[in-house]
Amino acid sequence: MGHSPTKLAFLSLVSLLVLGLLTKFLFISLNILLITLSIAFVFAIILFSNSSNTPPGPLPIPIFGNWLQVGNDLNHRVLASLAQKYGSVFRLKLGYKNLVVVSDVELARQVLHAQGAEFGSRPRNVVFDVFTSNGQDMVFTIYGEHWRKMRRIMTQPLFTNNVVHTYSGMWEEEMDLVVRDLKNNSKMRSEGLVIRKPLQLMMYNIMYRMMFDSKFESQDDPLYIEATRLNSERMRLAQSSEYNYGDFIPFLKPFLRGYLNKCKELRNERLAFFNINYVEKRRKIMEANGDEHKTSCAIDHIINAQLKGEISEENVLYIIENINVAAIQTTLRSMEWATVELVNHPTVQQKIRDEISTVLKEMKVTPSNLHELPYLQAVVKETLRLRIPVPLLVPHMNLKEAKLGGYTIPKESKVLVNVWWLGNNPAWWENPEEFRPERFLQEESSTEVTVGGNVDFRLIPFGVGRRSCPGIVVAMPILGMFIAKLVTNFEMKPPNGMEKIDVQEKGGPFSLYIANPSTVAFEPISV
Ligand code: HEM
Repeated sequence: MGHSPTKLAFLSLVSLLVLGLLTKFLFISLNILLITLSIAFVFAIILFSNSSNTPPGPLPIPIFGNWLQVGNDLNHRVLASLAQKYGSVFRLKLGYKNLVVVSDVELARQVLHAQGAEFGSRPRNVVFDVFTSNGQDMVFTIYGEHWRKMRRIMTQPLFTNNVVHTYSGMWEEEMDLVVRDLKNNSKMRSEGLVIRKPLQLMMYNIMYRMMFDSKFESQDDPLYIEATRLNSERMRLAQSSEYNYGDFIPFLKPFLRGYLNKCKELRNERLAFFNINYVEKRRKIMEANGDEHKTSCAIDHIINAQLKGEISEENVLYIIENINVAAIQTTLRSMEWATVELVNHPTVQQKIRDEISTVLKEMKVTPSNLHELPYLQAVVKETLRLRIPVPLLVPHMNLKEAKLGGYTIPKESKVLVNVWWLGNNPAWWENPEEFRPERFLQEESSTEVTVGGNVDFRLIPFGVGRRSCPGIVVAMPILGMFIAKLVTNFEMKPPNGMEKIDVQEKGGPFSLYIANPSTVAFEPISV
């Protein structure tokens, strides 16, 4: 079928006209779209930027904030270098969330002490909501009545000098078992062993004996294997950056369903493990003894508080969960760092030995004579300064809008205090990268590690004030006794063929630990 030239010309003209109109329409629509997007973008930037006098920081983009710029690994060193660029208080937007980072002594004093109540809450996220059943615990609950009650109930059985007095003999027993095992194995003298393993069992036993009057027989004890598996899986799931997208960008949260279900299953399994193996057993013992029952471990006190109606059964389990998270790994990491620094500094080992033998003669180191050993204490402080186990503290949060350093801190901001930088900033410390305990007998002789009173905010490994670590009461003497025990029994060395132990660190959101588990050789000292 053919078309006449007139018809063809007419059709072409119509097509051209339609095409022209369509292009124009598309062009106008595209322009409108571009203009709308630009306006939205400018508005978003104005909205996200410093219109309300929030602390300085990189310019955020809509939806993602600064997340794509700064990435997931916001460890203490990354945050210290951002502080050098943006100042001692700066803000990052992570999706819709505000993160405020504090890196100077005066501002740390404001957050932790002067405005301790305003900044005394904890932020949670989608995963921590699951692991704490929305704040049924103490460590991650907001600042308020529930927190106060939980902290009061935990204090008497766990965080007093009386506790130290009651349990220091048991701590020593557990330390002696490690010494005995190290001495009995001649391989330790040359090949050495991965020190984390026996120390972890020792710390578990110290804490489980304090909590439940119960201990694990060995690293092969099935209950020990299960406890460590559940705790490390909890740590892995909670501290992973895998779930950031659903936490920072609310409309992506539905995609986290699988991850959150895994967390729920683990939480239930873990709480059931504590309940069946420990709490129920203690309840039975308490019931059997009736009025004659002598409270012999922390959980008895806590069950009593529950029986009086002060807290729920669920709260009891969360107290146990908190101690598992807060007490064991922190102290263990400090022990491991201390051991490694001592191996790499044999003269420090010798100085501790000399001090102990001069001051105490034949007597043993105990919590009550530690104050007579300033050099040993300096070693503990130097370990906690250079190798601070919780370099950003546990995150703080302001429930309401607050002021800090002249800036407005939006309500419910996550506030991190970079205590690693406070203890390692070359402007405030002489050669901070050196492990030199002597600094605490020389230029830093008045600096103590404390959580209240006359605090030097450059050295606050346990935080300060309301949310500071109540475990300092037990952690400090345990560390002192542990170091004394090792150096008085062994000369600690790198394994054969090595000059020094690798001190490369790995920093996560909650912890700073030694990247490659250290192998240490132990040469017994003949007395
Ligand atoms: C070297 C060992 C330890 C270090 C470095 C350490 C450090 C810390 C830090 C930095 C905080 C948060 C402070 C803040 O956010 O301002 C904290 C909180 C806490 N620590 Fe420790 N800790 C250690 C050992 C322990 C031990 C042995 C226990 C228990 C026996 C314990 C129980 C707690 C609890 C329950 C909290 C939460 C306090 C609250 O939120 O009110 N810690 N710890």
